[in-house]
Amino acid sequence: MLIGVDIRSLTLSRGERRLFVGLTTGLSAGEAVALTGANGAGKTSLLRAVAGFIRPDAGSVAFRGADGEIEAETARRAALHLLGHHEGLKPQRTARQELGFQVEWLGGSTDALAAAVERLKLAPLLDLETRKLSAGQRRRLSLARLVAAPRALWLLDEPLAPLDEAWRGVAAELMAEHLAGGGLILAAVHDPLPVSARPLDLGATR
Ligand SMILES: Nc1ncnc2c1ncn2[C@@H]1O[C@H](COP(=O)(O)OP(=O)(O)OP(=O)(O)O)[C@@H](O)[C@H]1O
Repeated sequence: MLIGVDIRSLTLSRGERRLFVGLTTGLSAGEAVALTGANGAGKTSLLRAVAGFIRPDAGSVAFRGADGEIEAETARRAALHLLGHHEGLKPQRTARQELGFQVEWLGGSTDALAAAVERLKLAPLLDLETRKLSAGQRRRLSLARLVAAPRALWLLDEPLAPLDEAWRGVAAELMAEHLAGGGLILAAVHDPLPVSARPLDLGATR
């Protein structure tokens, strides 16, 4: 069980551009951190570095379990969800196929999948190809994966952006429940997170 993430002296570049230098921070079970900063400050890049998709120039990301450090590859494979702008949905698959595939791949149960479909009210959308879903519907499909295959660390990139007010309320409930159960949330945001969160400002556009 993942109980902490430690970001130590992290320096990150994209292309020729240095995004930040020597960033040290962390988060623990039950805690949310809200990453803020101007467009291009590096919020998405930091989430992707924690998820292991971008190699930092220097520094490290370490994952803590109750019995000590968890190997990064193991933690990334089994203990985190990354919910990003593009949702990672295959356009020609139906919502049912996509959700079923993802939940099986992530190791979720059939019961948890049914509960997630109910919670996100996805039943009327299940036979539509994901390319035909609206942005908010696509985000609900992605949120269902978080419910159906529970993982401790949620890396969320502007999680509320495409959602209307009612669905923002549901997303807020999901986040609050996740934190109450010992989950961790690192979220890139332009608007405030709907749960209590420690702010981390990556700064202005450079
Ligand atoms: N694949 C890439 N190759 C080169 N540069 C990239 C790549 N992806 C992102 N960048 C650059 O890295 C910088 C940081 O981008 P990033 O998406 O992390 O910012 P952000 O803080 O999430 O911005 P926003 O608020 O607009 O979502 C930007 O200048 C962007 O152009």
